[in-house]
Amino acid sequence: MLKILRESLLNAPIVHRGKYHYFIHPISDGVPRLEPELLQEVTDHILGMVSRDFDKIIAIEAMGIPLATAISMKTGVPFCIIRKRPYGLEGEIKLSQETGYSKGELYINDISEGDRVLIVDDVISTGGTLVALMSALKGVGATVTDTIVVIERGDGVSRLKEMGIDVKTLVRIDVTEKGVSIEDIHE
Ligand SMILES: O=P(O)(O)OC[C@H]1O[C@H](OP(=O)(O)OP(=O)(O)O)[C@H](O)[C@@H]1O
Ligand SMILES: Nc1nc2[nH]cnc2c(=O)[nH]1
Repeated sequence: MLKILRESLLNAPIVHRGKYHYFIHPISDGVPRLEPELLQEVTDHILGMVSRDFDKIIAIEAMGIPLATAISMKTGVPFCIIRKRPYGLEGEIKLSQETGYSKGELYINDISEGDRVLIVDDVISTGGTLVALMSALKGVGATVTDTIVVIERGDGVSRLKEMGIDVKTLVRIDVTEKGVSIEDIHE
């Protein structure tokens, strides 16, 4: 169904970051407010799409966090946040994140060999974030049971598919200066 997700995306405002048409949405920005019914709808749908054999949930700061929190509460599985600042803990892994409009560093803590992790995020655009994350997790020896992203735009999903990385998404959108259109939505 994803009725609320569909409606809210079609009404999402657009701002221009350079040439990049950036849509603003509660799931991807926490702006406008994120109504619990939307979070419920999206996380219930995610749980219907993934296998349950994960023992950690991984969220990328910032907007992966509400999704991971809701999934953690529903499943009782803990979640780790990949942060944008270092902690300097033993074993901390640093990786660089490049998206369609920003560059930065990401830091992984408390993921170790043998962990079975569910990766959840709000948006995939170029796929740059997930490409970096996947190689870092492989390096640690963690197993990714599913990678699920709510909103897909751009060629990131097909780029990762070519690399043998399967990313599941709930909705594929197109963004122009006129606004958001829905290309495909998971039923
Ligand atoms: O597919 P990509 O081109 O890598 O873009 C996707 C990334 O962009 C956003 O992160 P960002 O850090 O920009 O925003 P956030 O802190 O609001 O999550 C989003 O949360 C994804 O992590
Ligand atoms: N909210 C939001 N997050 C993004 N992450 C990558 N592209 C976008 C975008 O257009 N909007």
